Amino acid sequence: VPWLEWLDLQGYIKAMKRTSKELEAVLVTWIEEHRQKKRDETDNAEGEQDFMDAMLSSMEGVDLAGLDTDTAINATVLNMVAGGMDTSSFTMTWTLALLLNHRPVLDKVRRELDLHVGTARNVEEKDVANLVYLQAVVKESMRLYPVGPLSVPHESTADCQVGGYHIPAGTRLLTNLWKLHRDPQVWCPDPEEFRPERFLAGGEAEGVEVRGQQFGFMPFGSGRWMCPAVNLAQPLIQLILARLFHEFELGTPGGAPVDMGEGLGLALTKTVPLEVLITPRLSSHLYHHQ
Ligand code: HEM
Repeated sequence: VPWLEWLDLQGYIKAMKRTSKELEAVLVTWIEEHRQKKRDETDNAEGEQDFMDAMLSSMEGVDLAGLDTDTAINATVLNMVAGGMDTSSFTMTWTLALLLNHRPVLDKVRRELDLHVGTARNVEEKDVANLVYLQAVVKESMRLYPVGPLSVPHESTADCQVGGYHIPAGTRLLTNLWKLHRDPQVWCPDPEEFRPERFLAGGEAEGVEVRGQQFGFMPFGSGRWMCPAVNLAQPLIQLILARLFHEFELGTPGGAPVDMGEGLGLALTKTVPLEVLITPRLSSHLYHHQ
């Protein structure tokens, strides 16, 4: 009941304000810690630089037309954390869940890892380019479980026709990525099936990339407003998963299949949390990462 909104009967507005205050407190602490570190480092050698350090340096002396610099830095950092955390972790969770339910695919991922990396060292960033099967697995997982199933709202800038409908300029549009990714006209013959091979040479989706060039597959959106972090997220997720599959045997409690129920919301969550049993599969000295 919109005109009763101000009463906040369900307490949502109050909860949002509380969360916002808590977040701000964390961000203010971060920025202070980084400033302090910078002051300490002036005499010593420069330590490792992170995103906030880069923001602080690039904002130095910049005039933001009256906007407070700290507010701008905090908002940008918050945007990165909010945009990057659930998206990446949910994608990895869905991929892991899929592989636990598709053991032959997991075995094939392992064989590729053992072939290109062996078992005497850890996977490194440079290895990922050789892991074409794993790359296909991650794509196939993002096809079936795009973490932003409805992308984010966009507004049409001009009148247009979509699927026979007239869309006037200024219409708010949601693109149903989840449905596009399972469209039987595009993903023929088995749109619902988890089959990474379709992205490999000779498969029907050979050469289909995540950059939104083919409108049947756009887990990161498409066009100039697509996810700005696609170049970071894709290789990072591949590397983390490669390490996980390479270094650990994976199982589920009692060997039960993973429940693949999907929650409703802006981000595609699992309705039942994923429980995984892990045991090391390499020799013990390979687990002392820096
Ligand atoms: C699997 C990982 C990820 C997926 C699937 C994903 C997907 C998306 C999608 C679908 C959008 C909306 C694009 C549109 O407007 O059409 C988006 C926007 C965005 N993403 Fe990602 N993302 C991922 C990881 C990340 C990471 C790691 C970061 C940051 C480090 C990030 C930062 C952002 C930001 C800031 C926006 C909003 C851009 C704007 O101002 O319009 N994303 N992402």
